[in-house]
Amino acid sequence: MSHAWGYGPYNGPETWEKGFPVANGPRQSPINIIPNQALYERSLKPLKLKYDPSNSSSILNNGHSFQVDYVDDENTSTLTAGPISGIYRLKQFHFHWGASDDRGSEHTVKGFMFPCELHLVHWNTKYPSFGEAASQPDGLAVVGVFLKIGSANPRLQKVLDALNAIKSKGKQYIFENFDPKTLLPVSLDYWTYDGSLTTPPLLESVTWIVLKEPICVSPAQMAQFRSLHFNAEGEAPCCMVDNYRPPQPLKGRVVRSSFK
Ligand SMILES: NS(=O)(=O)c1c(F)c(F)c(S(=O)(=O)CCO)c(N[C@H](c2ccccc2)[C@@H](O)c2ccccc2)c1F
Ligand SMILES: [Zn+2]
Repeated sequence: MSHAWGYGPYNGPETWEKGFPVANGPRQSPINIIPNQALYERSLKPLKLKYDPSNSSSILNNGHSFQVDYVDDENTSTLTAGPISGIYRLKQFHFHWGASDDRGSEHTVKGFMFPCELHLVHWNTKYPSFGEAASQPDGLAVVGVFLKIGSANPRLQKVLDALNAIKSKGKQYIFENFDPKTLLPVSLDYWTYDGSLTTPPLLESVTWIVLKEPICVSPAQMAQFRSLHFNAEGEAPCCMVDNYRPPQPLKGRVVRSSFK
């Protein structure tokens, strides 16, 4: 069976279990975060994010989202401390968003859905490669940042201005000297839990680190996300929207918080 998974009525999240049985596994993502049920842990360290803008290489429409890829041959763009041990390297970041401002994020907070969510994907350098790490229970660490509707975000605009060049699936464009740190909120307070990729192959290899403080995005900027297409050039145009998986069962997992 071709793994042409997607977010439509015939290939969306409810169908993924056919090709990827782990979809019903014990540590699936995303989840609904209930702040007053999270366990504050004094031992959780502050996140240490050290990014080198010269590691950014390109921006790609992969038919599910768009991603900004980073050169990850050295420990120059890394995530350390926080809930993890060792050094994790930044591989790429991407977003999830809705067709309207009332939906789009993957994680929810007390059932509230944000219009967009940023994911920065890092892999554990104790493994020889990203691909190897992706299949290990402690292989990946993804930092999630919520976007809420507000004033236009000038730091986000540099990413959005590149979208005109990658409208269709498979289109890629040079995207250099971008510092993802500029997309982070002031506070790095976070919730953390053991989860999975939120797209096939849904591997249960992700330590999720979801920041409490959202960043801003304007309605006009949200429209720029929605100008992308799921389809390749020449195919019937299909706006890239609602590319999010809904929250999955907690199955006994505990969400910990780095803040009171
Ligand atoms: N929300 S999430 O963080 O789980 C997630 C996504 F939701 C997501 F849409 C992507 S994606 O690459 O944009 C399209 C699907 O591959 C990736 N991309 C993965 C990837 C990350 C880095 C480098 C290549 C690919 C994902 O495609 C992946 C991870 C591990 C093994 C195979 C594929 C991803 F990790
Ligand atoms: Zn994601």
